[in-house]
Amino acid sequence: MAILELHDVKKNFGDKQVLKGLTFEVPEGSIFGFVGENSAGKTTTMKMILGLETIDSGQILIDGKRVHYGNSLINRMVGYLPDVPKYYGYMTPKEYLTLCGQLTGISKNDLSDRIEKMLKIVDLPINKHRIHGFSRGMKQRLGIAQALLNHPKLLICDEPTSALDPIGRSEFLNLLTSLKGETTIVFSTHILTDVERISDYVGILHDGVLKANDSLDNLKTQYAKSQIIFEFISEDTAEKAAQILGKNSHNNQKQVILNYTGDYQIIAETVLNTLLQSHLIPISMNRQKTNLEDIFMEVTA
Ligand SMILES: Nc1ncnc2c1ncn2[C@@H]1O[C@H](COP(=O)(O)OP(=O)(O)OP(=O)(O)O)[C@@H](O)[C@H]1O
Repeated sequence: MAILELHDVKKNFGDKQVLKGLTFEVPEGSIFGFVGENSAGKTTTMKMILGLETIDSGQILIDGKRVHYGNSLINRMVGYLPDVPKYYGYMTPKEYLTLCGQLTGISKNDLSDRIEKMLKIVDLPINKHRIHGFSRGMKQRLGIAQALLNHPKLLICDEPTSALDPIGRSEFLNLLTSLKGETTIVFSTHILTDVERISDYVGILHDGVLKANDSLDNLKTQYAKSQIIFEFISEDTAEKAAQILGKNSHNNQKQVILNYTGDYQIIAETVLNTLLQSHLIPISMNRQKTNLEDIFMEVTA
């Protein structure tokens, strides 16, 4: 079942049409990576999901309930982590989360247990250290604890790893992955390898619409490059193979790259038979892999 649905959502700022009819669904329990170039409209979309931005036309539903601008009832189902969360630095994490819990109406009895559980999940110690001494990674983890305090069905993270170094980023992505089962996650980013690493589904926003929206595996199959790379024992063998395969030149050194159209299985069998008949045995043969960056470039070209 979809926890989040957008139906033909449109948004203008003045004359500029930012979203031209955005439609997609996010299945419950999944991690959805939301990508698009600068100014594509990712933050605007997230703010509309959070009820912090008006929708010109179309509908957004969370758990089947329609989002309206400023509707705090729906907001309670959603946790939000901005790219650089702001804190009262003089507070300890426990004091800060207590304040957040009180503001959102969590009962005093439940709050203490919930805070301890959340700090454990995000791997922050319960001690007297104040937030102003925290690294960016620690602040981001505290942001997750805050966003999850109220048991949200949906967690929205806007470029959550952009300010983190590679180690902080890796730890943070592990944390997001570990939240599977706890909530559904929608996160935006420019770091496509992050999306590849943790997302179940990917949406690519371009020119005001979602140009691609599927599981990463399906996108890779759909946008797979039709290329096979053969490697031979010597340059000489590679040169001979290139000639037999009807290619005038081979790739530098010992590789031959074959572009093909049609079914991989049939092409691969034919080419291998041709090479075998000439006693040209490749030492490796690889179907060219497609990564999210290739897909992104093709979709947004
Ligand atoms: N309140 C606003 N008033 C006018 N224009 C706005 C407003 N908010 C956003 N925009 C414009 O809408 C477009 C989309 O902005 P948005 O911040 O949603 O993009 P984004 O995909 O999140 O970009 P980035 O990756 O750079 O953060 C941009 O051209 C931006 O200037």
